[in-house]
Amino acid sequence: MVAFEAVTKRFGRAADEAQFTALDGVGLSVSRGAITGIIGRSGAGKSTLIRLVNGLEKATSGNVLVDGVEVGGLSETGLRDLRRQVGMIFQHFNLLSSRTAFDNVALPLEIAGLSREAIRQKVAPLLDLVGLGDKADRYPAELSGGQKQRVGIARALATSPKLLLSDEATSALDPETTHSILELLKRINAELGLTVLLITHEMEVVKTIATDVAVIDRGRIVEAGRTFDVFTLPKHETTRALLSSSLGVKLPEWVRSGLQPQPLPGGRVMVRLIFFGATAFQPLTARLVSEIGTGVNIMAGTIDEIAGEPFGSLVVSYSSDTAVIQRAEQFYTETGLTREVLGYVA
Ligand SMILES: Nc1ncnc2c1ncn2[C@@H]1O[C@H](COP(=O)(O)OP(=O)(O)OP(=O)(O)O)[C@@H](O)[C@H]1O
Repeated sequence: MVAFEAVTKRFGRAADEAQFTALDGVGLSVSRGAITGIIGRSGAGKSTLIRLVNGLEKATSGNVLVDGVEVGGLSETGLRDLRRQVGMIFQHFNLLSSRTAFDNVALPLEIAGLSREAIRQKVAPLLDLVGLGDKADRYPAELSGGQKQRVGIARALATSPKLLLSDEATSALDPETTHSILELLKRINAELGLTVLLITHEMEVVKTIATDVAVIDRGRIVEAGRTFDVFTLPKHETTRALLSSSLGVKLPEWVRSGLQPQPLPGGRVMVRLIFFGATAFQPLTARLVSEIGTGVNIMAGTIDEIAGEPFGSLVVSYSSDTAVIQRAEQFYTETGLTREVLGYVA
């Protein structure tokens, strides 16, 4: 649906030494019908990336394709057509305060030249869809943050787009409202078959709704794939750092700071056990303890859900004695339990 091919974006004049590279050779493909999350820290290049999709920014080099059409090569008319097919929602909603909820949703249809009657027929069901059928005549100032975002979503859907871009759409909302907006986006994706591309700095958002994820760091995509795969076995340091606070696998600082890359004589190994699929429902921890003996310490743990799939993570430590490690490894092989050695401690 959307493809980024070796996309680089620099700000500033080419001759200028102070030119800044916001995106550096980005390659990424967004599948039709998926909810894809792009996550990264502040300044990583997320907004720039998403703004290239509807032509608000132009790539310095490389191609951005929407449904096979190169956005950078579009004329003004072409861009106007594209923006009808690509809806967008924003962190601060961007509603017109002088217009009611109804008239905000109607705006893109007025611009497209629809009759008042055609607009009414389109807007009323959209307000129902987002749960605001009874708030049509309210002004933004009379609506809560969550309700304003619902108006924003209805407005983005007014032109029946095939792609919805979400720019930190829940970042200004409390956790409960965030959850209800994410549920709404999930429903729209399922019922309307709309492809969703969202950018966020919140792992929780990606974890809740994104089927696919790309992690961006200093203008580069450092990791991408199915959310479940990337989050259960993150490969890149940035992904791990972003995940550590979200998935409850953050090690206490006194443990983390003492971790060594090699075993220490008479010391212990620190291992993260990952439970998913068949292993999520088996009493494997008890079996591990009986395999290795009572010297197993539980350091941190969580049971969670990623993109609708159960996922558990347990950080344990036990003796780094060769015989003990061999017994543990054999146990992991037999049970199919995924484990990751975090390091060694004294
Ligand atoms: N018009 C511009 N001119 C110069 N530099 C820019 C411009 N727009 C963005 N940048 C720079 O590009 C980098 C990426 O910005 P971008 O807004 O894409 O990041 P982001 O990941 O969305 O961050 P945030 O979450 O804080 O919005 C930043 O260092 C920013 O200062």
